[in-house]
Amino acid sequence: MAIIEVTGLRKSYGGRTVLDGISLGVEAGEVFGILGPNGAGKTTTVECVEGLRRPDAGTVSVLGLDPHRDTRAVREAIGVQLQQTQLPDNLKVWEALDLYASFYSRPRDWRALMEEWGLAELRNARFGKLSGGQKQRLFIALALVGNPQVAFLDELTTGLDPQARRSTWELVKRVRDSGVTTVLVSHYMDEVEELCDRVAVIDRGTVVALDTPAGLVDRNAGPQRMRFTLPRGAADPAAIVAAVPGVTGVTTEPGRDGDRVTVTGTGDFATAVTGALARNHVLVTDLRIDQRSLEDAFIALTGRPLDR
Ligand SMILES: Nc1ncnc2c1ncn2[C@@H]1O[C@H](COP(=O)(O)OP(=O)(O)OP(=O)(O)O)[C@@H](O)[C@H]1O
Repeated sequence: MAIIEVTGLRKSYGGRTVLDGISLGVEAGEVFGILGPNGAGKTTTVECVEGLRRPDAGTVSVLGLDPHRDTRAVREAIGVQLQQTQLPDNLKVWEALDLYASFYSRPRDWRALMEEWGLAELRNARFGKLSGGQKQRLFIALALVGNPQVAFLDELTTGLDPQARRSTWELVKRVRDSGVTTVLVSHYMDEVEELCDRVAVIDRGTVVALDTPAGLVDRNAGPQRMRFTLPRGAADPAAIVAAVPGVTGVTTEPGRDGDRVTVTGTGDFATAVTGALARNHVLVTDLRIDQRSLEDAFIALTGRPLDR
């Protein structure tokens, strides 16, 4: 069931188009990623869904509600991660939870939430004294304190060190496992690959692809490749390799230590090629399978790397 439906969202600022017809749907229970470079329109999209910005055109439905008409009901049903600057440094952890719980009509017991998210020993710590990872833990707890059906997490791990990023990923998995649908805005490929069930790739205000991370790689990152070297004097196995199901191309060119063979294909062709070579007693060296990544898919979709 789609929990969020966005159709033809448009938004301009001062004549500059920022959202150019965004459409996407988020299914109940999934972690839905919104991936794109800085300025692509990710936050604007999410804030239109949250009811914080009004689109110039298009429709948004959250649990069947219109975030602008049914503002109160939508606010009750969603949890939004705050940005760093939105909490005063001298606020204590328990005070923040107590305050945010008071915004909702059916909040969760924030004391239980504090235990659950490992914040109990920090209850009297002031926000400004928390580490980056602890702040993110508090932000996630605050996003959940209203007992939402959907949580929005925007650039959750930006600025965290690698270890804190990984611990934060575990927290996102816990949110998902608790049954809360999660919309995760990110410009990190590895994060999206690790956490998201499906991803909308946004570039210059449009959705250029929407798929599972594996599907994005499969359909956009170009053919899979395996390469190996034949010992000098060995017969060319091109005919054997070309007959393997899934193989789409075989090229052979001379290399320093013998002929270099490159095989392209789809699915599990590499295992089948290895098996066919072994059955035909063809010995090869230097066998490599090129891993295609979400980065390759992103470049193919947008014409440039994510960090440019
Ligand atoms: N209130 C505003 N007034 C004018 N321009 C805006 C406003 N809000 C956003 N923009 C512009 O719209 C574009 C998209 O911004 P948005 O924050 O949605 O991008 P983003 O993909 O979330 O990027 P980032 O990762 O940098 O947050 C940017 O060029 C931004 O400068």
